[in-house]
Amino acid sequence: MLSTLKRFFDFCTKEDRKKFYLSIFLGLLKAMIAAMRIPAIALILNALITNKLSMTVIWQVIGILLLSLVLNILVTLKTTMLQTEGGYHTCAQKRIEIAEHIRYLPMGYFNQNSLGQMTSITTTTLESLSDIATRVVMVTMQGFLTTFVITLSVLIYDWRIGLILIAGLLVFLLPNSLMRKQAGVMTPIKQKADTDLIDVILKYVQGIAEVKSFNITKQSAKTLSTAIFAKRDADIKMTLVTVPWIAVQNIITKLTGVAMCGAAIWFYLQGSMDLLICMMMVISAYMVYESLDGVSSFSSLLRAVDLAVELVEEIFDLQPMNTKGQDLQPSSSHLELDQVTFSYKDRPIIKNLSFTIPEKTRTAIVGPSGSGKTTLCHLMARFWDIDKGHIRLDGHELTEYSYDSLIRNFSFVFQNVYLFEDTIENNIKFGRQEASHDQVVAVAKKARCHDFIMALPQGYDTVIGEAGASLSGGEKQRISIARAMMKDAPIIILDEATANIDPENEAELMAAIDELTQDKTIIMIAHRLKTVENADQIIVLDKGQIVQQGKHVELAKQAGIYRDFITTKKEALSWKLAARA
Ligand SMILES: Nc1ncnc2c1ncn2[C@@H]1O[C@H](COP(=O)(O)OP(=O)(O)OP(=O)(O)O)[C@@H](O)[C@H]1O
Repeated sequence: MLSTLKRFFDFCTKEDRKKFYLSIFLGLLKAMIAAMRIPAIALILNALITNKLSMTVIWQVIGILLLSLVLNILVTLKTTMLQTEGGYHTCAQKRIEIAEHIRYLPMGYFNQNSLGQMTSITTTTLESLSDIATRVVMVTMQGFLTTFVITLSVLIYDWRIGLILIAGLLVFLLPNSLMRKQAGVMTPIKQKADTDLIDVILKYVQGIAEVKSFNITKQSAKTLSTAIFAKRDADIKMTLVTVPWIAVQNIITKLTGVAMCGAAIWFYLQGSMDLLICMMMVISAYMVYESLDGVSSFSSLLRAVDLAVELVEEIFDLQPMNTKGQDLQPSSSHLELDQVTFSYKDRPIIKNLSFTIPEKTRTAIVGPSGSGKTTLCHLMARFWDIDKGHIRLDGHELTEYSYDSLIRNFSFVFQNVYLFEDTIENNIKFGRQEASHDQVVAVAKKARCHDFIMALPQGYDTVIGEAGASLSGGEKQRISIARAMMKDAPIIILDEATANIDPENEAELMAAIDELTQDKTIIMIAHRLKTVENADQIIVLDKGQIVQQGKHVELAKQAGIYRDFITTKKEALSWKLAARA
């Protein structure tokens, strides 16, 4: 138990730890205040028995009980406030730290499983830590503190009853550790069930369009209901595992109380104990099991606190990419790849690849699906660290840059645009937080967004529906172009849209891209014939290697992947034209 408490306090921020320590101190005070009731009750009982009940005694007792009540209320209020503030503040802080920490993790962490896990930890786990854990830790601590104070006073008044109480406490702790062990086995199963359920729900909601269109509702519902029932079973088992032990502990506390009362009465009858002390022992016996009952029902949850802290710490243990670089300001956006090799786990994707991208030129990357085009673009902005070789920006290795100073140089326009559930203005300003409204409007005009934004009910203040659902694909793309323009980075990495967009949208999109890419270094995964024809260099990838490299005119003459690519594009273009005619 002590290790759990220590772990929890180490986990809290320094400022909150102070709050918890203060609340423990106040807990000790509260236990002493509670113990004030023992002499007060004994005083009045003694007066009754000895027939010496007077108004003075009554007022003395009322005074002690009132003082104990008022102090108890005040101390409880203060401790509750300290614990609540400490709990919620720690969790808010941890959420911010997690958000910051994951920025520096390699992209490999962000697969589907990590989404469920991350959501579960930042929501449910931290929520339970801020709320339940704080209470569990504090109630358990309070229970033990009160028991400690009572045991100490019992020992002072009569060591024999004190020893009975200590023996009872030792027996009480035995099932406590067994219960925590069994709960400890169930806790990871319950945590996994929580994470799985969140994961399945996220996938279900994210993929609802596919679920509907492929009519696989029942199949998805089956996965969902399996996760729901697994969580139900884990919750029930978790509770059932602790119930018998809590009952055993309740019996032990009650038996200890009975033994204390029996022994006190026996000593009194034998003449080795005063009636007053005997009555105080009886009252103490009652107070001990009152305070221990709280401990037994809450201490089974201590393992959950332990595991919750462990889960959050696991995120912080994830090794960020080497971020020891310096804040460098490159004077040119010249990129150089030198014998770059990269694998996803053990699967080689990019093999010994070298080429340069001079500043303010257009490089088109083409190649069959799965040849490594996206991976290559990600490597250039250090989304992943390479296994071998060098990537240099303005002559410096990417690893020489601090992550922030490196990423300042890149803007991305991906095919799958992610817009935040926020106003259109804020989505565009995501590229430069301090931009003014006029600057937002200016880039929106250049990115051909202004007209459709103004047609929306709240214009720039329109909140985009979840995952940008209220905008068309072309509109979302153009917002992402405006966002990239706002950032105004010297290197643009662009994954050209392959989707069949209508001619009007296509023209708007191309105009927006032309505005974005003026005077920049462009690296694009090209799908359109016109784009590759205009590129300064074309890199043709196949199975992670460069198989052709050069300008359109040279490559078009050679047999190979590039010529096949342009033939396919020309055919597609002629079908499109025929369809329009
Ligand atoms: N995060 C990842 N983890 C493991 N393997 C991955 C990951 N991302 C991509 N891959 C694999 O790496 C290979 C190259 O993928 P990549 O997306 O770079 O190819 P691409 O040429 O851009 O494909 P496409 O044209 O279809 O988008 C593929 O086989 C893909 O399955």
